[in-house]
Amino acid sequence: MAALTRLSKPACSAFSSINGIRRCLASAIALEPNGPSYVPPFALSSNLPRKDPKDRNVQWVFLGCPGVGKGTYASRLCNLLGIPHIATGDLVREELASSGPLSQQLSEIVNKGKLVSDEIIIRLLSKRLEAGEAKGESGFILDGFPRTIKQAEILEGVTDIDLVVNLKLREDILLEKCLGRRICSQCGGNFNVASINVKGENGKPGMSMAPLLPPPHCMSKLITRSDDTEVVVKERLRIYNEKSQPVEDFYRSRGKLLEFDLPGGIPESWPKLLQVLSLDDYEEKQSAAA
Ligand SMILES: Nc1ncnc2c1ncn2[C@@H]1O[C@H](COP(=O)(O)OP(=O)(O)O)[C@@H](O)[C@H]1O
Repeated sequence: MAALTRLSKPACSAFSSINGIRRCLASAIALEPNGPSYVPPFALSSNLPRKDPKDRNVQWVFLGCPGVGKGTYASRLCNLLGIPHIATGDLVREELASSGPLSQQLSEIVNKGKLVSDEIIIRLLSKRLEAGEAKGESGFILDGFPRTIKQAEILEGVTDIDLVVNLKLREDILLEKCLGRRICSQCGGNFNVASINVKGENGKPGMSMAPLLPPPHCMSKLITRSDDTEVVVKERLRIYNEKSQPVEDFYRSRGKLLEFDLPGGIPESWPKLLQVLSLDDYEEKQSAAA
């Protein structure tokens, strides 16, 4: 078994660039001799300076339970800020669809609602960062990573994450939202057919969310993710509470966590999120410049 090694920050003081992060992530994995060829061996002695956050694009993380809308809000923010949205769930699904060597192993894990090993997920992320670097990408929002304390420690060792946004919703709504998720098999668009209408309870307010319906030409091409069944979603929620909730505490104790209780669907939540991120002005300026 490949073992993960903890990187020390001074050893990786190079991590202002995507390339630096990618190389250090790669080197965080002690590879077996026959490990995947795309993870290069890397000398940790690189000495590029760490960039001040104001001189580079943002490096943010989105946390939250399955179904909370991490992908939706992270991808909207990435469009607004002109940075890549890197979702490890998408990387896993791409690998699954590729019928490559990992595909069978991944499908068994994902379809049971379990987490892929830290080694595999870091290899996939490292490969994605390498491809982004070749295209000149800088900054990112990571969605679905880190999901374990080990992943968080490795990421913290190789780069400065500026902000971690923790999206929150009631668990009964999360289940409904996951079961309502649909993807257009042709254009890849994400939709949701669930119409949420829950009453307030125990002092918590009720909540309504309109479905996010596809345009008519996507309607007949909708598919459901194989891991969005009730049994698997419940297992994913259980695993989130066990393995990923400690990641919230990890960032909370470092003063990086921004808690965001979604007040409703996209029309209510998006403006509020921009406001708490002090980006409401930014969106107006962007639209005016367009
Ligand atoms: N950081 C990660 N660590 C381990 N497994 C991951 C990670 N990111 C994604 N996965 C795997 O991919 C699946 C789908 O991820 P994602 O699309 O983020 O789902 P979710 O809707 O549960 O947030 C997860 O259930 C898990 O098996």
